[in-house]
Amino acid sequence: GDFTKTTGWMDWYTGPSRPAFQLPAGAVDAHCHVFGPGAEFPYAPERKYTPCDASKHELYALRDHLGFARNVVVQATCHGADNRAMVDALVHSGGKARGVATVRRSVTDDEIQAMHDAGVRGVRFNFVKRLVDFTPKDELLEIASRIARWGWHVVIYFEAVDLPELWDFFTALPTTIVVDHMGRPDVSQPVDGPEFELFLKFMRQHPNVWSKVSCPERLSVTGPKALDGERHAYVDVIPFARRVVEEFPDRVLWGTDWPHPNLKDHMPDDGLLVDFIPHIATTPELQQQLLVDNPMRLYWPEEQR
Ligand SMILES: O=C(O)/C=C(\C=C(/O)C(=O)O)C(=O)O
Repeated sequence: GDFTKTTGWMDWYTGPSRPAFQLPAGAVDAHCHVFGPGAEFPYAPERKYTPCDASKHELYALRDHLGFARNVVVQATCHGADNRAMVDALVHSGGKARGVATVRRSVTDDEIQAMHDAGVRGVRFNFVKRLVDFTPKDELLEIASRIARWGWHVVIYFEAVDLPELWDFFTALPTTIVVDHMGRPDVSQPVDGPEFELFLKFMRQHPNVWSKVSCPERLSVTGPKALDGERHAYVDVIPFARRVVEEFPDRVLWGTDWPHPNLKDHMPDDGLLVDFIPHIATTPELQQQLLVDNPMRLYWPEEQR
């Protein structure tokens, strides 16, 4: 719409296709966002981008259209530490959504408890410089120690080049850690090259570290290249995501990342993103772990069979 003219970002894809891949029963979209609506939930003054509105109603309609049963709604930087839009989405999900919040050291125990009661189960620490300003590590460690009392985990979003300098901080975190989008590897490098080897070492040496194998559209250099005639195959991302799924099958999650903020050159069809899953989780057992067992164990442990 005319929105893209104002900020240069693209609106999310209207009219996504229905996936050819049949999601397993109870599948969880473990990384998605709600944005505003800005009139009801204003965007944070300190934000580094202004997204188009993307409501809980549209998120849950997409969930049903794609065949997911549940969502994990992740606080995005455009809302800063104002978690109201995300919490509103949880309380209107009928128990089918959990959340990950952004908090500052000033957050009170009552505020954490209220978010827990709404379905929040983690906090997010963002280190991507184009998205956030620097937060002192002592503040983040203090937050991580506090939220551990509620059994929450820490979601981290960083770029692969920054992993060496963040290594000591990450390995000191006292909680389960979930890495967004495999730590954004440079997929033009060899999958067995030093950069990705460091990320795999991070997961190998620290069994509390999980990873989302999502966002091929953000990582791909080749773009949505056709693979056997399929669009959105992002062939250069497949070796990286497969490696993580096959080496750590019980510590991986997947998400659409709808509504896909900050994409400039193409907007993925969410139905085709779902069809990418069998390329990275190549057996029904791996798909069950990635899409159902792992997210249920982390976000709905009380419902574990
Ligand atoms: O949605 C994502 O996970 C990726 C991005 C944005 C955010 O996570 C955010 O603003 O919180 C990005 O790479 O721009």
